[in-house]
Amino acid sequence: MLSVKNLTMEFGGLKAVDNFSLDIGETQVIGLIGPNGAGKTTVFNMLTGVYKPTSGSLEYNGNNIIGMKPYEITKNKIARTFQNIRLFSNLSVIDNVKVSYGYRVKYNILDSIFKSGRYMREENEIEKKSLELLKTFSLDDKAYDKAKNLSYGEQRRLEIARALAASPELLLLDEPAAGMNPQETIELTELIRWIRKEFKVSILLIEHDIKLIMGICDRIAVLDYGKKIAEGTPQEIKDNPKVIEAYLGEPYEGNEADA
Ligand SMILES: Nc1ncnc2c1ncn2[C@@H]1O[C@H](COP(=O)(O)OP(=O)(O)OP(=O)(O)O)[C@@H](O)[C@H]1O
Repeated sequence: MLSVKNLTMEFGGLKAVDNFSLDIGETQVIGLIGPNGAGKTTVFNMLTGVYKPTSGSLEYNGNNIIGMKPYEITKNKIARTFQNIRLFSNLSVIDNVKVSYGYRVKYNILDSIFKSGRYMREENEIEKKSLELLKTFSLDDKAYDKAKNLSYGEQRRLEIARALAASPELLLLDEPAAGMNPQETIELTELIRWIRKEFKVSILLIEHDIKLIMGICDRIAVLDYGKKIAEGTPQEIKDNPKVIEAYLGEPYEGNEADA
């Protein structure tokens, strides 16, 4: 589905990402981990058209996506969330989701100005679908509250719901557990498992919460100073001496099953 080859991003003299390669297949959950500043978010920014790579190739379902604008990438069914939540905080919860469905509407500007039958039908349909989606994220009772009035955990859930409204095949989650308490993190872990099953998406996940990553990923890629230093199953990663040295600090003793 996604094939990343020798991706490099230079800022001035700094190689933020250096010859990074990764393949993601259908409905896989892949973790991207590494110390602060290792280049993880820069990888996301290249995958989503925010940055144009200095070199390397990026193919999605066999098509080159380098040079595409972020909205074109979203139309190509890659959606993301951000490390720092980026909701429209003064819009209602449901409007945040409806904006994302907007990528797929068929009515044109005249339909919307004159509120044609087609416009009204599509609007009603989007409202219905948005409410259904919010229900699955237990946010339907807050649909008409302003997004900024949600709790932190709820805002993170809303960001994921909004990304899913764009109907992605590949979902990129940038530190979804950041700032969550342990209970919220457990619920998030379940939510990600459920999303994969229910929406049949592949997920690329940046996360510092090692327990979450180990418990949920099929494979994990480890970045250090922009270079991929390891890739493998959670078990392989936790036993890899390079990873232990660069990132984990000490061997991870947790049990995958209890994440
Ligand atoms: N737009 C930019 N201009 C210059 N340098 C940048 C830019 N974006 C990122 N960098 C640098 O690239 C390196 C990788 O940053 P990046 O944010 O991708 O790391 P990260 O692994 O996501 O870190 P964190 O875990 O802290 O979010 C850092 O040294 C960062 O300062």
